Amino acid sequence: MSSSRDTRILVLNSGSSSVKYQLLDMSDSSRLAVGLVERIGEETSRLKHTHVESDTTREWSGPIRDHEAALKAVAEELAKDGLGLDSPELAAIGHRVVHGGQTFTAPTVVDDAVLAEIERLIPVAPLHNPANLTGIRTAQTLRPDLPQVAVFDTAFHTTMPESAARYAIDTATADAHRVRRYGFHGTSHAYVSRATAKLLGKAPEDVNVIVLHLGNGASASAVRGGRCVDTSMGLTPLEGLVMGTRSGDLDPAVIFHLARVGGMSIDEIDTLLNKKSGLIGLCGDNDMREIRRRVDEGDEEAQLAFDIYIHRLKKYIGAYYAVLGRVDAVAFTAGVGENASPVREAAVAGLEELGLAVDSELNAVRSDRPRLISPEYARVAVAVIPTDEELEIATQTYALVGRNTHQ
Ligand SMILES: Nc1ncnc2c1ncn2[C@@H]1O[C@H](COP(=O)(O)OP(=O)(O)O)[C@@H](O)[C@H]1O
Ligand SMILES: CC(=O)OP(=O)(O)O
Ligand SMILES: [Mg+2]
Repeated sequence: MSSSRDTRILVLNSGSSSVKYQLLDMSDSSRLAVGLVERIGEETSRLKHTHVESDTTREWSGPIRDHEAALKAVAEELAKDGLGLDSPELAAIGHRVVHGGQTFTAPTVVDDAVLAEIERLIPVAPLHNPANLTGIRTAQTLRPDLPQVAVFDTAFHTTMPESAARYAIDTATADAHRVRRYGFHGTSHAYVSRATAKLLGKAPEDVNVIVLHLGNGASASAVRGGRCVDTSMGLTPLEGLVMGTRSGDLDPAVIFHLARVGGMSIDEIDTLLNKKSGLIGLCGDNDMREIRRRVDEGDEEAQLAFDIYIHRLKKYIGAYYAVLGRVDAVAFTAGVGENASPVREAAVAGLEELGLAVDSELNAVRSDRPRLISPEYARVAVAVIPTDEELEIATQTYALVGRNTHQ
């Protein structure tokens, strides 16, 4: 493993209640340490840290108050392995930032103006941007001399045509409040669409891919020749697919109805749609493993939640098929997409006329490698592509700062 000077990048992926992190050596893109802090703000927060070279994992549980405390705990774990943030080999810290609006179309070195813009966008990413900001500010206090690079979920989607990005509402009102479709999970959609082309042995410019990023948050995208032409999330990460706790698409009049007839406040409806809807709202569970277990036991509530999830997914596959005209591959990724074979099978079932099919033996294989699950005869490839947002963030961060430090 190489350890030449300043080739290391620390990546922080701060979610609403978690921080995923990786320390990578970009001379060979190898991982030095990986970890996760979960349930931040609860009494039973959990930290899991792995030092790759020695293959040792430490786990710790107890209260971690907020994202600042979480990041400090991560810094301590890294220091125990001789990989502390004071290391001269660290070239930069790369941060996932969920909402970059229309301002940020590429990775950006953070300064005060960038921080102010990320803060201004909090109302359109209330679950995510505050955590991303705390991550950046804490990293700045730990290493004020290092470049902090923001890599935006929205950046990959800025190529969407206006016909896909605009809502059909009054243009002046939309422009005044910057109401348009931005899309999210872009780092994953970019990485997975490229990895799909690679699996097919083709250049990204030559393939059209439908990417289905199915994690706790979930989104679909239509990628033509390496550029995003449509995606299911909109102004905020609420639109589109059924998610763990978010409703995805609904008639906007549901909101007026709940306010006028149901007597709910806007904040209550916001919480309802973002945190108490989707799978958890439909059946009380947001983890697909638990839902499948219940379905296998004949639980009707879990079965209906699963069916609604699949129905929505199938509608987006059909919609993006029509948007793209020609589809070379459908790629499943993220926690559900990579692991839940029944979701993949059900989403593609009945789409043989579109050239889509899943081979049940290939679909049952468990692996952390990119793979095809469609039968040989199928016209459209169906693939499972493990996403790697952290590697993609590290690559983009290193490309930006490496240019300055390695001339
Ligand atoms: N073996 C599995 N089978 C089915 N679903 C799984 C499995 N492992 C993880 N998941 C699903 O993946 C989700 C988390 O996905 P992930 O991409 O890590 O989400 P996020 O980044 O939004 O936290 C879990 O909520 C769970 O539903
Ligand atoms: C944007 C978004 O939904 O992110 P996550 O899936 O990490 O919640
Ligand atoms: Mg995720």
